[in-house]
Amino acid sequence: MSVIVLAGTIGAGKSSLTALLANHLGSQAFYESVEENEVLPLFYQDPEQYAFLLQIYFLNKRFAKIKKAMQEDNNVLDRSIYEDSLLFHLNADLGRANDIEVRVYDELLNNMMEELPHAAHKKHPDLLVHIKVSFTTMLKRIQKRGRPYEQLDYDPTLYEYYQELNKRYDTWFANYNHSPKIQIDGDRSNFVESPQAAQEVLAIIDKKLKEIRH
Ligand SMILES: Nc1ncnc2c1ncn2[C@@H]1O[C@H](COP(=O)(O)OP(=O)(O)OP(=O)(O)O)[C@@H](O)[C@H]1O
Ligand SMILES: Nc1nc(=O)c2ncn([C@H]3C[C@H](O)[C@@H](CO)O3)c2[nH]1
Repeated sequence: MSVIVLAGTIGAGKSSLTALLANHLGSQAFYESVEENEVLPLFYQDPEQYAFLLQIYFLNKRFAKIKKAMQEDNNVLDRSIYEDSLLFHLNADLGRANDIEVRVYDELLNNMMEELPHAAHKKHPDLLVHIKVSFTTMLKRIQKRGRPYEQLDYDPTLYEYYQELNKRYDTWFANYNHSPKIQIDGDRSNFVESPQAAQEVLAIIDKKLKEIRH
């Protein structure tokens, strides 16, 4: 019985692999709050105004899902809480959050993380699966999925935002040490359209889970 968390940049394939993996393991999938997220479109319209509010929104939703997923102890989570901080600090570095907002957010996140062992059975997931994609693939997938406010023709400055985010993910994954981790090549493996690729990815994850349990 394990809690597995999917990580990766925007459009990397986290939701797709979450569904596949939860189905394979017979466990429950916990998706990121996107469709019902009333702040997300506002953020893309006016990031300076809404970066902080969006972050609080995600933190609140994510924490509620983690508590539930970790209590049940056999679940798959679409995106980790550790990536929220990466996204927020990128926005702060772009001048979309001031120093006070950064301090309040960092302290709130730390405070909430300290509560996890009480609120749930464990503090960290059993395995983090990072889907690594190149910047070119990231752009293609964002276009393929087609959320209007994420498109480059909606806001051309998103090009630099996505490029920097994709770059920061490499360092983030290299430094991640809260649990065992594994990387999937999302450029080469089309686990969405190819059943064979899906089986291969699932076999890699199964093997890693076996390793962890022994
Ligand atoms: N390995 C893949 N091969 C081909 N297409 C893929 C692959 N992974 C995802 N896709 C497609 O790319 C798009 C984005 O995938 P998905 O929604 O799973 O990404 P995500 O990481 O959950 O994104 P976000 O963080 O923005 O919610 C979808 O249209 C999906 O079908
Ligand atoms: N700014 C910001 N901070 C977050 O913690 C965060 N988490 C997700 N997202 C955005 C990325 C996709 O558009 C969409 C779906 O992942 O939501 C975030 N944006």
